[in-house]
Amino acid sequence: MPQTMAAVAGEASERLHVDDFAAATGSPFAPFEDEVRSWLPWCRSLPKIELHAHLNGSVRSSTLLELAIRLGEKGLINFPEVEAIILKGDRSLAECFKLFDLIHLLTTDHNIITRITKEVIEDFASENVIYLELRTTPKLNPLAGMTKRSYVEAVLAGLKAVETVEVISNTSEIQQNGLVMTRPKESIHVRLLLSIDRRESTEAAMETVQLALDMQKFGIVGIDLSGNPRVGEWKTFMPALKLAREQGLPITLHCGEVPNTSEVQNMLAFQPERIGHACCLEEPEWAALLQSSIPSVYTNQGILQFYARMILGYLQLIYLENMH
Ligand SMILES: CNc1ncnc2c1ncn2[C@@H]1O[C@H](COP(=O)(O)O)[C@@H](O)[C@H]1O
Repeated sequence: MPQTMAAVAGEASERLHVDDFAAATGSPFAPFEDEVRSWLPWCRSLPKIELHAHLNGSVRSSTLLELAIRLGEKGLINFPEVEAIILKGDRSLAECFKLFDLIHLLTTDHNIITRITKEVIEDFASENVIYLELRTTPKLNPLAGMTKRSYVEAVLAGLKAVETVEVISNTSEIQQNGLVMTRPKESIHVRLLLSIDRRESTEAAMETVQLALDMQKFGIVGIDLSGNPRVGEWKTFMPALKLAREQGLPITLHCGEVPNTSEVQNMLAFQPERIGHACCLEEPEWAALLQSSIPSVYTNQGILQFYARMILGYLQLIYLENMH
């Protein structure tokens, strides 16, 4: 029996989803390249909702290469080695986290954070994403005079710097009108979440939640727990997540990205507003998830995210049309 794309996607659960399937040559998706390529114009034209984008995980390769060339010229990195890592198409989960560390070396100052934010939003808008939840981990970099707060301010400056579309990011709009989805043409709704990295201590996680609370008025709408799923323990982040919950900040958790039954159980019991990934859940945890009201965003199994985005995009379109 021929392998279906869904089966291939399942087998590829330890691999990062690639936006451009053409780039997946050599991956399990390669046999379907022509089929997928033929769908792309249609997929691009659909209005879409992106609920799971990481800022530094969405940087243009061309920007990364440009930044790497600069560091290479200063003798701070070996450019050919870094270039090969950036351009590699199909990555294991471990390789993804090595890449993130590398990206973080390249995106260290305020201007670069502002630039990548602007570019990421413009890129999503160019693919007709009309609602984007963008998350990022506030970072300290004393060498660049960067505090967690100034990092977030640089991200907010990126929202203002967007040129190709109108960015709608005022949270009061949601509070006043419920789920407001009216939008001028050529615009994108952007909501920002602050991420706690699983490498962080309880104190650092608390600091991120406090920052999110302080910056709610500037458009921060929630807290995300992400980072290498093989690092860190649930109990480390609990105090910060509880604080966020007590203060009414919505929470999304990366959950079950690798097998870890006790953590998945703890996360589901916490009843976050959303979970992401959920690709390594045992039957009882699946049953618990399905019985709960927690919406899930599947991202490790790229194909599921692909379908989910399309379906949501359709619903969104119908909703928009009915509003007018
Ligand atoms: C592959 N699946 C994933 N699982 C878990 N965490 C992920 C992730 N993809 C990205 N991140 C998290 O997002 C950071 C990069 O964006 P920011 O620096 O925050 O903007 C990564 O360092 C990691 O902590």
